[in-house]
Amino acid sequence: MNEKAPILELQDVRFRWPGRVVFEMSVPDFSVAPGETVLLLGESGSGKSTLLSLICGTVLAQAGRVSVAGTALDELSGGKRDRFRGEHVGVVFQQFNLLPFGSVLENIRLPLRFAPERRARVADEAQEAARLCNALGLPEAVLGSRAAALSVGQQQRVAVARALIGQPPILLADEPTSALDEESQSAFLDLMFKQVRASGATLLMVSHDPRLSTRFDRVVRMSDIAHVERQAA
Ligand SMILES: Nc1ncnc2c1ncn2[C@@H]1O[C@H](COP(=O)(O)OP(=O)(O)OP(=O)(O)O)[C@@H](O)[C@H]1O
Repeated sequence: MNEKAPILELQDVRFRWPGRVVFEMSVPDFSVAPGETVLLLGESGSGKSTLLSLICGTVLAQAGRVSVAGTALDELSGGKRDRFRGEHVGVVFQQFNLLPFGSVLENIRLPLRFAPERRARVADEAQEAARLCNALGLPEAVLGSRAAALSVGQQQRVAVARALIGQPPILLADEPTSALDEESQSAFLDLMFKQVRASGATLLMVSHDPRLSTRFDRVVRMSDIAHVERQAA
């Protein structure tokens, strides 16, 4: 960790999913420095995606503090939190969350619609979408295709291009290479890291695959930062 103030910080956080099987997670102290690349490892069900949801502000902790770029998320209203996320965080969801009937170009441009500062960093949206496609190994010709018409591996690349457009300072990625074979996984990570390093973004990536560790500044295991309890409700 360097000396700069953390860009992501969780302190004394407690979060509980309600349901048939209650899942409760506590995170006493976890932070990420600006520009750091961190791999978050953990077995299935250990709460990795839940932790990313807390950092996104799509769910709120019942106790403790989640700060992103110096802002405590619980101090923002729901609408402000959504706009704040749009400006500061690019997210690659595990299920991609693409608009299936939208074109690839529409999908990649989508976050800019709700984030004026991010939009201001892009001179020409179509040109930047094409550049990202190229950089991520997608043929430019797919820009006009419906997202649902693409292969799963291609959709994953579109999801990453959408997260990167407008250079958000934070990139959260939930298993972004799960749909790729080992060879394309490696090439794809090379490209993603190149983009992240070029923009100076902070990357927090979730995986269950320890073989990816060497690429990151720091590797964190869920069991090192979080205590999890599961019980029948
Ligand atoms: N939307 C939800 N509603 C209720 N409970 C949920 C929800 N999402 C996750 N959970 C609970 O949280 C637990 C942890 O899930 P989470 O997806 O965070 O783990 P994970 O480490 O990301 O797993 P995986 O590697 O399989 O994606 C689940 O077992 C489930 O009980």
